[in-house]
Amino acid sequence: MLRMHDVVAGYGRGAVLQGVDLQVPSGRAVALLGRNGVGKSTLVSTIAGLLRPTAGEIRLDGRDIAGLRPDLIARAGVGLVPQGRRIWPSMTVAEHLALAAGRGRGAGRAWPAENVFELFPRLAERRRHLAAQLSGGEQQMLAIGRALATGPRVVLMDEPSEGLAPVVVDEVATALRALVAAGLSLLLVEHDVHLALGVADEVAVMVRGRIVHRCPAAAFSRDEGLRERLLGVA
Ligand SMILES: Nc1ncnc2c1ncn2[C@@H]1O[C@H](COP(=O)(O)OP(=O)(O)OP(=O)(O)O)[C@@H](O)[C@H]1O
Repeated sequence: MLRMHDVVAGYGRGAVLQGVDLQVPSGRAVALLGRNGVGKSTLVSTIAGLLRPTAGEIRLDGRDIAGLRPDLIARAGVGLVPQGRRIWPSMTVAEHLALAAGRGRGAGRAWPAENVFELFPRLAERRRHLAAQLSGGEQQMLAIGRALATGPRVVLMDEPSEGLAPVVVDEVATALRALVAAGLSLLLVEHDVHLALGVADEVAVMVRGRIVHRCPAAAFSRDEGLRERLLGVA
């Protein structure tokens, strides 16, 4: 279980996260939704250790990870699929996975390259290709595979559908559902509400740096008025 309590964080003056309470139960997927600029990516960066919280607690299975170095947070079992993928263009697919695995295993299940290739057969065909030669969808699959290779218990994904064709979004969604079914926990930041609701068990909605609403994904799917009020999309 990933549990945040009263977390405050930001950039220099002025906090973006204004006291965030959020839980991602083990083996569940939580979609973090909200309009542009409310602080979703800031929250992901704070959990992953790229930003230091100025107050509050972040615990993974009871262990306080708030403010640790990013590599130690990864080793504690937090995988990150960052916004924009951040893959390394001049490294091959296989090299990405080997490097991530070699950085020290996280506390979760191991994901050898062969398992990543089972999840994403298109990556298997391209294992010797440079990342720069991959399509956007393949790069996203690689970013997910790289996070898995670190052996996470929980994976944070920031906008995995960004810039992808609908058919590729469906492929990614299928893979994410398989990961959750295999016991992984997922925090999914996503503008594509259809994708988010198709993957997540629960929804958390952020408004101006706070979680203002939590509910089962199915309830959020049914409630058009709520989606319109909180996200501006029906
Ligand atoms: N590196 C940064 N330095 C200073 N301010 C930042 C930085 N990154 C984000 N911000 C500000 O923090 C606030 C929250 O941004 P954040 O990217 O977390 O929102 P978001 O909900 O992820 O938005 P989006 O959905 O557009 O990605 C915004 O006002 C943004 O301008």
